[in-house]
Amino acid sequence: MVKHTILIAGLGLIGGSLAKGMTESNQNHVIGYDVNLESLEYAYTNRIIHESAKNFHNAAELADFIILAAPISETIELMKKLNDIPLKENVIVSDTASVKCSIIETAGRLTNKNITFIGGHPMAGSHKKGVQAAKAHLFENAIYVLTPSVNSTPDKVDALKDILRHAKSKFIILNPDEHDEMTGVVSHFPHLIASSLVQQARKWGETHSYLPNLAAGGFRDITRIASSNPKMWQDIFSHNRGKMSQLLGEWINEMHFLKELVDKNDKEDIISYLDTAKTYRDGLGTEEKGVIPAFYDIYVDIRDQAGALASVTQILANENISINNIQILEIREGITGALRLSLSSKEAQRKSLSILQNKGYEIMIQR
Ligand SMILES: NC(=O)c1ccc[n+]([C@@H]2O[C@H](COP(=O)([O-])OP(=O)(O)OC[C@H]3O[C@@H](n4cnc5c(N)ncnc54)[C@H](O)[C@@H]3O)[C@@H](O)[C@H]2O)c1
Ligand SMILES: O=C(O)C(=O)C[C@]1(C(=O)O)C=C[C@@H](O)C=C1
Repeated sequence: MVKHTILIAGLGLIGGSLAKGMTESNQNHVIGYDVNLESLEYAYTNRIIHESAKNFHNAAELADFIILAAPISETIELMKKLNDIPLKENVIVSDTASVKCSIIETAGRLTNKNITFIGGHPMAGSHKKGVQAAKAHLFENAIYVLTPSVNSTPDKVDALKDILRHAKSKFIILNPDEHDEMTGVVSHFPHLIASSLVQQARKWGETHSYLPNLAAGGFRDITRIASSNPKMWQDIFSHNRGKMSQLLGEWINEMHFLKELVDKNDKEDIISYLDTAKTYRDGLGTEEKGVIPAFYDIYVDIRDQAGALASVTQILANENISINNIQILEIREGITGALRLSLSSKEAQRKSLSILQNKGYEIMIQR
C-alpha cells in the first residue's frame, strides 16, 4: 500500500483527534502544523503526529492530502495561502469547518490547478478545545459531512474517505447551503439559545444568590454547550449569520406563541405543545436521520453513595458492554440521582436494560 503524506493544519480538538487516529493507524505519514508552538510540541511528544512542521508553506509542498482544521476564518486564510504554493499535482485539500458555504465559495475562487477541494465537517465534538482534549475515537459512528467543490470527482471523494477511514465515521454528501441550513438548526442555533438561558439565569442570580444551587439536571443538560469555546462560536455565528438571523426571527415568533399559550393557561393546548415536541425528540435517536446520529441511552437511578457509579459500570463491563458516554444528571446529598449511559447499539441498550433491571436497578429508556 502506498503511504501518503498528510498535512493537518490546526491541531486543536478536531485536528488533533483526526491526527491522533491517523497516526495510531500508521497507514500514512502525518505531518502536523499549528501556529501555537506549544500545541505543536505537545502533539509531537504525545505521538499525535509523526512529524511537526513550523512552516506551513514547506509542509504543504510535501503533502498528498491537506486537512485544514483551524477556526473557520483562519481556514479561509490558509486556503488562500495554498493557492500560491507550488503543491504536488492532484493534492486533495479538505477542512473541518462547521460552516460550509463560505469555505466552498473560497474554494471556488482558488486558481491553483493542483488543488481538488472537498469540504468536510465531522459532526462530533465537545465543549472542550485544544490538542489536550483530542481523542482518536471522537468521530466513531458520527456523521461526517463532505461537500465536494465543482472540480472534485467521485474517485477523489473516495480517496479522501479512504484516508479518513480510521475515524469510523459515516460519510454523507451534502451541498453547502443544505449543510449550513440543517446544522444551523440542530447545532449552531442551540448554542445561541444555551448561552441565552445561562444569561437569564445569571441575571436572576444577581438578586437570588441561592439560584445556582438549584440548577440541577435539566438546566445542566440544556446548557452544557454554553461552556464551549466563545471564539470558535463567534466565528461560526458570523459565517452562518444569515441562517442565524432567520432562525432567531422564527424563534422570537415561537416564543410569542408560547407566551400566549402560557398566559391563556389552556391545559389541553399546553399538553399538546409539549407532547408534539416530546414525540419528535423521542424519535430522533431511533434511526439515523440527516445529521443526527442514533443514540441508545438508558437512564439508571442510583443513590448518592460511594461506589454507586462504579457498581453500574462494572456490571456492564462484566457483560462486555462498552459505554460510549456517561453523564451524571442529578445527584445531590441524600437524594436519588440518575446516570445517563449512552450505548453503541439498540442491542447493547436492550441487554443493559435487562441486566441492570435483574440486579434491581430502576431504569428508564426514552420511548
Ligand atoms: N469543537 C467542535 O465541537 C467542532 C466540531 C466539528 C468541527 N469543528 C470545526 O473544526 C475547526 C477546529 O475546531 P476545534 O474545536 O478543533 O478548535 P480548537 O480551538 O480546539 O483548535 C483550533 C486549532 O487551530 C490552531 N490555529 C489557529 N489558527 C491557525 C492557523 N492560521 N494555522 C494553523 N493552526 C491554527 C489553534 O492554535 C488551535 O490549535 C473549526 O473550524 C470548527 O468550526 C469544531
Ligand atoms: O458536543 C458538542 O459539544 C458540540 O457542540 C459538537 C457540535 C454539535 O453537535 O453542535 C458542535 C459543532 C460542530 O461543528 C459539530 C458538533
